[in-house]
Amino acid sequence: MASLHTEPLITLENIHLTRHGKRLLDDVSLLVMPRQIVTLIGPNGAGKTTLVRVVLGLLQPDGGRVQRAGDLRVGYVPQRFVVPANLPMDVDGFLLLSGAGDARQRQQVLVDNGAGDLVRSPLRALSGGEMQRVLLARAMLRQPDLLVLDEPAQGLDVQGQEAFYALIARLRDTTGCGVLLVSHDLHLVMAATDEVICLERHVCCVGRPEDVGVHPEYRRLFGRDLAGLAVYRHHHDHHHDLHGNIVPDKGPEAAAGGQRDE
Ligand SMILES: Nc1ncnc2c1ncn2[C@@H]1O[C@H](COP(=O)(O)OP(=O)(O)OP(=O)(O)O)[C@@H](O)[C@H]1O
Repeated sequence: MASLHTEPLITLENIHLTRHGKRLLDDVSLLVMPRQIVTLIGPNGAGKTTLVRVVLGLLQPDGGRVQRAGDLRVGYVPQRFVVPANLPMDVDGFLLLSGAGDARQRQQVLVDNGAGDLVRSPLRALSGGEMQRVLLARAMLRQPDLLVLDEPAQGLDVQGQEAFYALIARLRDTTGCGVLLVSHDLHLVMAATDEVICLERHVCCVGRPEDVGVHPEYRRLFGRDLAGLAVYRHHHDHHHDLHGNIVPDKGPEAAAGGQRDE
């Protein structure tokens, strides 16, 4: 069933989060609309999973505002799912555990996710790529308005990752859900992504993938750039020194607390 929402599915404004004296999120804002694919990208320890946990309502921020659309249904695909060694369960039993859908719906959602032939496969026997499709099917069984995926294609080979991201885009097209995706690799998600947010505890840059891919902050964090246009949006009141430290800008816009486009 297609999502009926037209308003933002989730809005995060100026989120601050500190744990054990460590600032994990610093003034982070994001918004996901229906049918929009937003990709969070950033180096290890940048706070991507922390932000996802705020989106899922598992972590309460210390400051800022979280607003969810009414009756928002969220589907979640984790980085990976470790199957207990002696779990005598097939894929259909695993989907049954999620508590949604009858047998016909469970079969259909597997077909929709390119895993139609796995319904009777033992969970233990699945390859990494098959397991991720089953996890995606489990999330889609909830008919989510918002699909949240935390590095869902980690461990897949390049072709497997491309196919997986294409599948996510197809699910977005057919169901109208919004998607929040965590990824390490902008190259692979590029074709499927509407907006990229580059995170390093704070938002370093935000925009379309071809713009973020040539942004100096992206290149600093990832050491490379994407071929494409050199037009980017950079909502910053600071820059980073050669060691990556944050240095406040001293221009009139920064002094006035404004944002600037570079
Ligand atoms: N409860 C906590 N208390 C203190 N530090 C924490 C806590 N939870 C996470 N961290 C730290 O916050 C930082 C961000 O972690 P997070 O898992 O959000 O990063 P990430 O961007 O998802 O990284 P990765 O790409 O490696 O998965 C890490 O340095 C982590 O050790």
